[in-house]
Amino acid sequence: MRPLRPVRVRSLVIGEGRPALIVPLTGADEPALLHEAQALAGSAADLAEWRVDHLESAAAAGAPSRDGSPAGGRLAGGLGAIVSEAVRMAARLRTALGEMPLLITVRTAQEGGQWDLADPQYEEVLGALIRSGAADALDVEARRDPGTVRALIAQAHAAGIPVIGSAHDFESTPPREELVALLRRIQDLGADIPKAAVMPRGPGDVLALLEATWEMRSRHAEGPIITMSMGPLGAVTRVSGEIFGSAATFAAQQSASAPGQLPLEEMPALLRALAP
Ligand SMILES: O=C1C[C@@](O)(C(=O)O)C[C@@H](O)[C@@H]1O
Repeated sequence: MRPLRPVRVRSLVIGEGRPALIVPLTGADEPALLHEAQALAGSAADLAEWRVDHLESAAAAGAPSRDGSPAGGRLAGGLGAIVSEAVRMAARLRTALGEMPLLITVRTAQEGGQWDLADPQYEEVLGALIRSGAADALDVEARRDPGTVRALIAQAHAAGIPVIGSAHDFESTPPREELVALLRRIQDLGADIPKAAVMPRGPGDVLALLEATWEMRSRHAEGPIITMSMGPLGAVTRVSGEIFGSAATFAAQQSASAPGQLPLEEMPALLRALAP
């Protein structure tokens, strides 16, 4: 296989050997999040992903929800409170996780998450999280305005934080060539790890995702990539990364953050059994 430039996240190296096991933390408040973080100690997880948009204390402070008012509508005076709540919680999690690396993700409604943030608000929240020093890696939604995406990647890199550039389609799976073009575009924007999560409508869509993954991995990728086909039909793509070229996989500990994630405790045996 073509050698790629691996990505180091704290002491974890992504892009070599077994796909990294990423576990989302989706607690709605501090006790729930700290409980989830503590449960990761001694588990098979390699990386914790904090889904900031599940934080209800920040939502109560004014983050517009996906079924609430449009971005900006209820934010007057609220964004500062969201930011300080998110930064405070990030520091608590960083400490609770010990040596386990922390990926920070603010997933917005356009990409299947809980908050509805326009580009300037998104940039402000992520900028504060970068400056907090708590993130070992950062997720940036790659389909936002390219200026916003590039600015956030530059800020993260200046702080020594690698970026996962992500794109989601919860309705369907684009054709193989579109998926490859999407992953290449995310790479060209400067993300260290391009990521695509798409929904299959049949087995052919799962094959399209796997073919796109292998084409990207074998012909275009400069570093690791992450792909998955969601839902029960796509679960096979969450355990076959070492064969087709996806360098990490998301697994559920207490609750799944996307359809089709398999239980964390089953993943090591599955990955071992399928290792080429
Ligand atoms: O982008 C992703 C991938 C994901 O959507 C999945 O399908 O496993 C889960 C999310 O938590 C994460 O941010």
